[in-house]
Amino acid sequence: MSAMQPDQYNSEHYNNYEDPGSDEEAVGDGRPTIVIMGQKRSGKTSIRKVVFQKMSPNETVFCESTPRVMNEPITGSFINLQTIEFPGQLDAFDTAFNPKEVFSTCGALLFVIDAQADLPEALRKMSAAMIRAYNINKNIKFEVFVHKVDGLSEETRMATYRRIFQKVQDDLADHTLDNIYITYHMTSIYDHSIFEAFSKVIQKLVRQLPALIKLLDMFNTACSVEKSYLFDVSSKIYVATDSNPPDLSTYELCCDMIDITTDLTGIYGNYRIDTNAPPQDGYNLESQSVVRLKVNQVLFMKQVDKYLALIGVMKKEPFEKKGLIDYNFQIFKNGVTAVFEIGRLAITRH
Ligand SMILES: Nc1nc2c(ncn2[C@@H]2O[C@H](COP(=O)(O)OP(=O)(O)OP(=O)(O)O)[C@@H](O)[C@H]2O)c(=O)[nH]1
Repeated sequence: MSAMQPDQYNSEHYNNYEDPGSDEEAVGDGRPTIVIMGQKRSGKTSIRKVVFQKMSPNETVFCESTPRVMNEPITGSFINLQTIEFPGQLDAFDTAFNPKEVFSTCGALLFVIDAQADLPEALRKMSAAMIRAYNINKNIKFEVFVHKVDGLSEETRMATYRRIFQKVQDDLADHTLDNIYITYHMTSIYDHSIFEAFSKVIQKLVRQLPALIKLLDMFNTACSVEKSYLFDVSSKIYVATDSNPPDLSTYELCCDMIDITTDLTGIYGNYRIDTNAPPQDGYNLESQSVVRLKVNQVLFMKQVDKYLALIGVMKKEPFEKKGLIDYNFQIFKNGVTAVFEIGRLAITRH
């Protein structure tokens, strides 16, 4: 373990990075946009509600079919973007919806495919939509959620994925567009996969990602941390993780820790971290939680700002050097603040 140099995190190193809100992909009110498309009942509304509105997955069975285009900014969260959901029965390229404007300002096009339903019609529409969107804006990130995989065996999941991948590649090749890069995610609202997939979609829209990864790597090295994540606490989306290989079980542990902390805070604390209320007795911006695992590991969570928290996993022995960890964390926090220019928040709470 070692101490980091404060000037390692000088904002001058990172001033090439812009806030996502001032991204050139930003629209209207300045937020990057994710357009969500897919067949009727494929799960679009459920995904939005589970990830951004804390709806329990079981409650989504009562979601009514969406009758119109839903344009929703994400609030009470670090993530400053909006989602536009096109219900399955509507054609997003109908001139009435001004597709040129929608797709020229779209950061990511997210297509939800119900892996438990009939695929051919859904795939035909998806390829057609991707081609049309690409012709409007070549910078769109194309993301496919192969959704509702909870009901499928591992073998069926892989077979479904291969079928989807092959069909889309063939369709794109027919239009000599096989250079379009598409990312596929296996998702379900009944486990953490939906949060992980959404995290990866959002990370592609965060310009500061390389700087954040570097900050996390430096913090890990200085404190002997094995894996660390920068989480948007209210949505459980991780804005960045270090450059070590991703590990789903660690990510799930982190999500559980957020659930426990926010639940306890909601019940016993005066301060809810997803509101604009000033910090009070129960929970504040200096709050932290620590879980000592059965194995020789410690899981810790430290608040970076009103919305962001650092969660890390490390061995028990180096965790005893609290002074050094606190020192390095403060420098890390300053670095993140510099990257996002959120210093004002930190000042007002003193
Ligand atoms: N098994 C399973 N069911 C899901 C999942 N996600 C959504 N559902 C169910 O799928 C059904 C349809 O979900 P919606 O979110 O309403 O679908 P939608 O795509 O918004 O539908 P439209 O508004 O008609 O376009 C609901 O009963 C959900 O509970 C999932 O991951 N697994």
